[in-house]
Amino acid sequence: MNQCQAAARLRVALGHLGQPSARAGVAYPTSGAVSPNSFHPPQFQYTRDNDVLSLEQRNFYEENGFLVIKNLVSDADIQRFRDQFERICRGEVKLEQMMIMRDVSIAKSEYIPSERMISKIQYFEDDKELFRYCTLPEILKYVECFTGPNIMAMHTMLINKPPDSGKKTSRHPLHQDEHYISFRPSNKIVCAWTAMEHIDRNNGCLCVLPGTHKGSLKPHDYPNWEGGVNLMFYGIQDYDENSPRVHLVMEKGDTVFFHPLLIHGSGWNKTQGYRKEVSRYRARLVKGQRISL
Ligand SMILES: CCCCCCCCCC(=O)SCCNC(=O)CCNC(=O)[C@H](O)C(C)(C)COP(=O)(O)OP(=O)(O)OC[C@H]1O[C@@H](n2cnc3c(N)ncnc32)[C@H](O)[C@@H]1OP(=O)(O)O
Ligand SMILES: Nc1ncnc2c1ncn2[C@@H]1O[C@H](COP(=O)(O)OP(=O)(O)OP(=O)(O)O)[C@@H](O)[C@H]1O
Ligand SMILES: O=C(O)CCC(=O)C(=O)O
Ligand SMILES: [Fe+2]
Ligand SMILES: [Mg+2]
Repeated sequence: MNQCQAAARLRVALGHLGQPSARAGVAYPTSGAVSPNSFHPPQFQYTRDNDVLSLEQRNFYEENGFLVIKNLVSDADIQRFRDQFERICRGEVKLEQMMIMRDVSIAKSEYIPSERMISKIQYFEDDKELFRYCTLPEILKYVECFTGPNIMAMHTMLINKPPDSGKKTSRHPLHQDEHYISFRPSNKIVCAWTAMEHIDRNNGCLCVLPGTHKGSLKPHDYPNWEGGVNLMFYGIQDYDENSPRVHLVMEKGDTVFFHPLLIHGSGWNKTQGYRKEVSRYRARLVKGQRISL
């Protein structure tokens, strides 16, 4: 697949859904006279009413735009995702729709099937083993807290962050996921991101700017990084170095749910290991696949 085809595929996959059809949040009063003094904004804008989240968790997401649930995905399931990833790396599994990405630092080197060559797999909806991630009841249970029922998976990916070559190209610039998608409404979309092993600042953990989900979509462009930037990895331009950042240290199976406007990225992998995470799971549809709860 050449670059243009890959880029076109990304656009098609992200662009085929319709425009907003539903409103998020708790309903405003719709009838009767409402005096300015009796009007209250909805208490919850970013989470739905059900009994899965505690009030504290709900308030945390409303305020910060992300929520970490510890130990959500079992070791056995993660082992299955890992085994399948390895089969894909060995070239034993090939799927038409799946897109494989290499880090820019090795993009021009000879292709030898191995985990060294694959930094990201996108669109694994046709892979039964990997797509199991999107159907795990424990994941769906939480996704529904943000999206409501009638859930659909979008833009699935498995990231295998490579050891950095020294040029810091393994960083993922700070961005908002909404830059990459054309469907809305924002408050009914969530990302689930599950650590497939211990992830901290050494191997390039997720870094978030809490509360930024309350802002709007910012202009994105390539960052001005000396060591190079991966194709199509855009970042926000007005990044304030002093804004408080939170580094999410996660154990295997821990899962973070975050809002598509939350500014986030990931640091460089200073270790020699390949840092793995499986993610994506948004409430929406990919190629007609609908997940029932
Ligand atoms: C509910 C849903 C919400 C969804 C939210 C989405 C959030 C998304 C968050 C993100 O992940 S942000 C990042 C999004 N961007 C991507 O995921 C990039 C995806 N990758 C690709 O599209 C392809 O891997 C890419 C176009 C970069 C290359 O694919 P190809 O199969 O064409 O690669 P190939 O090996 O044939 O190389 C073609 C050319 O590209 C170059 N290349 C390959 N990988 C590269 C790379 N990583 N960086 C720079 N150049 C690269 C390669 O050297 C070569 O250059 P030349 O034409 O000069 O020979
Ligand atoms: N100079 C920079 N400009 C813009 N974004 C940056 C810059 N440095 C890091 N980032 C981004 O900020 C986020 C957090 O980076 P973080 O500081 O954790 O890692 P790092 O700079 O890669 O490594 P280190 O732990 O050595 O600081 C990541 O998304 C990273 O891509
Ligand atoms: O894990 C990373 O490196 C960043 C992933 C990311 O930006 C995302 O999942 O939206
Ligand atoms: Fe992202
Ligand atoms: Mg830094």
